[in-house]
Amino acid sequence: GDFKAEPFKIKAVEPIQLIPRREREEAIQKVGYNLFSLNSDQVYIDLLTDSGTGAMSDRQWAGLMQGDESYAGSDNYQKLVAVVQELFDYEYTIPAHQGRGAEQVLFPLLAGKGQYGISNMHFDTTKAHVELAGAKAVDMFTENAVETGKYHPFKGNLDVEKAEEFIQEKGTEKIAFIIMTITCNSAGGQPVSLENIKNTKLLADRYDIPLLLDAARFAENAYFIKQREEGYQDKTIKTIVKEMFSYAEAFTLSAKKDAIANIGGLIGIKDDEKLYKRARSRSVPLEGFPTYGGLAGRDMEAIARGLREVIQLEYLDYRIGQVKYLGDNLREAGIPIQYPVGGHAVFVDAGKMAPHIPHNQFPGQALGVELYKEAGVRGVEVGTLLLGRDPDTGENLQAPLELLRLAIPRRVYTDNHLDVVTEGMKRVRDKADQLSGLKFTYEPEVLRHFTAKFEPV
Ligand SMILES: Cc1ncc(COP(=O)(O)O)c(/C=N/[C@@H](Cc2ccccc2)C(=O)O)c1O
Repeated sequence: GDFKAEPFKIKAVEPIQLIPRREREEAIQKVGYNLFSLNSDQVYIDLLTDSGTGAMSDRQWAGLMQGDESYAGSDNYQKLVAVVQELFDYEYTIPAHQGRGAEQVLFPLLAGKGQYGISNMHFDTTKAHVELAGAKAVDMFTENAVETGKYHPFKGNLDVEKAEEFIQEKGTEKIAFIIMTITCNSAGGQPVSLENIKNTKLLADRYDIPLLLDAARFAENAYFIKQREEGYQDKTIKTIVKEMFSYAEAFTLSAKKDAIANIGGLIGIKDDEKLYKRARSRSVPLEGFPTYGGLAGRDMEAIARGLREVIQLEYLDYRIGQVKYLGDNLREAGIPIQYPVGGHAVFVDAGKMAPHIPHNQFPGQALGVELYKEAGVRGVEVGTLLLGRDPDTGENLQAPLELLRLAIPRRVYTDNHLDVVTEGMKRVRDKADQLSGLKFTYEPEVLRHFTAKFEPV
């Protein structure tokens, strides 16, 4: 339409507050400079994650009252199966408690010791589950992903040539699967084009390798295809989504993102009944039972309804328009970001903003701590800290980009809140060259960024 206002009006609100600067400085120091360790009431504007933090609609809330808590065969489960069939044209659905729940059930059925998982970019928890299955996660992003200041419509693409060389080098029996992360979180929530998905499918078929989707932000990916890919401008989001999923044979999906639910995950299997039965039986010890997957019936209802809401064009126009609003304002202020912005967050190029901080002193984390001190805004590092260590050598892996992610929860904040973020980032920029890096005082063994402790270098 010709107006830009939110496609909703607000019915319930939750008070937020900005605690005094002194208290913010004490709080972050007390928790060892790990933003995850702050209490929510110490945070003014929380951009830690878009995962599970969205606002549900009144229809989703109404659905909670129709939770069928039958242990087996819940009506909400049937609704979930029906939505997956309708939107993705996948026969089988197994719910899980969240994305990681889906990964822990599916991946060990496809990947094993000494094998490789290939992806455009595995996000942290997906990489962890490929490794827990005994395999090695290998990222095959394109050069466009690392040139943050340079425009490219599909920075999330997989480098098909690079992947083919790798497959030939290792031999196809060593490749467990190719998993396409849509959108590509670690590259900056960047989309993958349908052409790239098709070419990846051709590669997978040539070597008889399963192609999976990590579909956490599938609707945002579809939106960018509609906006930017030749021949898709006049297609509906629903049509684009169906085509995207048609090239894969299974997906894992965190419902905490593009199902706009507070918890939940899904395994979708297109038509491989044998794989479905194996995953279904594995879900019993790991996720409880195949018709509830670690969730209450009411949660499955919220997910079923959210999946329908997220593909509405008015919603996506607003949602991605808001991310672009923040990105444009930061760029105008001369703050380097991954450009163009992704679908769920603005990723500040911390490596560019604080070039004096080496990658292993975590510039993204240093900027994130400063932004919290300046404005009570909580972001998250997506760089060397998040990437972790090489499972074989134990060496710190250097990330291709050192980013500070400012993730925008769905339907939660207004542009006024984002203006505070821009102002806070300007103050951080003005003192960026005085910032020091951080070093561990405590480093956990796996997914270290969630619970690590630091001190300034
Ligand atoms: C592409 C993709 N695939 C799978 C999952 C796992 O899904 P789940 O197990 O979390 O449901 C995720 C989770 N992404 C969260 C994780 C996170 C990171 C930092 C702070 C808080 C949370 C995020 O990006 O924010 C994902 O992005």
